[in-house]
Amino acid sequence: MARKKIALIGAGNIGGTLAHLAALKSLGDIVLFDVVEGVPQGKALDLTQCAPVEGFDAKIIGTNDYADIAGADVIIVTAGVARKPGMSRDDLLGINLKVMKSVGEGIKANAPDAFVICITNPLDAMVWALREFSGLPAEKVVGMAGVLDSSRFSAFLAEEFQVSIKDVTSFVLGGHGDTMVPVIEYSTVSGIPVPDLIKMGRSTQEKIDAIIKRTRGGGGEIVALLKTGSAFYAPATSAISMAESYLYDQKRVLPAAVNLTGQYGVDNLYVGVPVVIGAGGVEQIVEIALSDEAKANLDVSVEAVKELLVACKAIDPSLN
Ligand SMILES: NC(=O)c1ccc[n+]([C@@H]2O[C@H](COP(=O)([O-])OP(=O)(O)OC[C@H]3O[C@@H](n4cnc5c(N)ncnc54)[C@H](O)[C@@H]3O)[C@@H](O)[C@H]2O)c1
Ligand SMILES: O=C(O)C[C@H](O)C(=O)O
Repeated sequence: MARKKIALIGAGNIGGTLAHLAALKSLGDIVLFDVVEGVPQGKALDLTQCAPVEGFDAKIIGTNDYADIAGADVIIVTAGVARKPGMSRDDLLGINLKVMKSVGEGIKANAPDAFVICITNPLDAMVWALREFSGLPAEKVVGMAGVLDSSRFSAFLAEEFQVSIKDVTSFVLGGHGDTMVPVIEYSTVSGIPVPDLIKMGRSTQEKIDAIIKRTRGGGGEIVALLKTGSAFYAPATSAISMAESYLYDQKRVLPAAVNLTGQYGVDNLYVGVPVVIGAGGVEQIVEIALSDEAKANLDVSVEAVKELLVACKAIDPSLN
């Protein structure tokens, strides 16, 4: 069987880490695309020289030509600009919207059958715009944020409860911004929901509230420390888990930004919710019952995403 083909649009911090992970996991041959000449080629050469040590057969090329992504099975998009301290993700909207236009057109012309995972920020608006510009079916275009936000939430919960990360599950829903919604009712240690753990005296509401706040600001915390860019290891790992679920038809239930068509009372908007990812792309959108508080928080998050789409349409009238 021929190897799968993974195209990475954007060969920066996340793009390079994605390529490394995809090679180590032998997901397929890898094409690193970037507009900057030399960078994708240099990273591809460096990664190729990992092969003798690691023993992977994947072919890795760097390119500035969209023709090289032809036939890609999975495309992961990180093209654009990352924020610096003092900026919000939304400050990136104008510049990254233009990038999504060129990326969407490149995908449409060269790899219209791919499963596309967008990472570029502000995530919910950029994945919506990418789908519009690419014209691909909505079930084949998803945004990565929920896996990362939930992973951060789980890591903080494992630390608080002093338990193995393997026994912690959590869900963060909504837009990938300060209004994201960590849902404690569906966050568990070995199946025991966090509210029950509080009742059992294993933590306090105040401590969990602080963890929720830290999760919401998780990206900003890293931006403030790095100073020159944003998180890239955990974002790359998160996107690779989504790619694997598609490539291996794992049908994992993962939080992802998908186009809602009435679910959660939301229509024609990309927002983070639990979905099943398998060989068909987004195969199911899972509607979980939410407490009144979580639903109200999700509504606030949805409104924030709607405002971003208004801004996108004002910048690029072709999106109306
Ligand atoms: N969704 C998430 O959870 C999440 C997490 C982390 C970062 N991000 C976002 O991902 C994006 C990438 O982050 P990064 O750390 O890799 O940034 P980076 O600056 O290291 O890499 C971005 C790359 O995109 C390239 N690029 C710019 N315009 C392009 C175009 N038109 N076509 C192709 N490539 C182009 C740049 O040359 C650069 O190499 C940022 O927008 C960041 O905010 C999102
Ligand atoms: O915070 C950022 O700007 C990058 C990303 O969205 C993150 O959450 O790490």
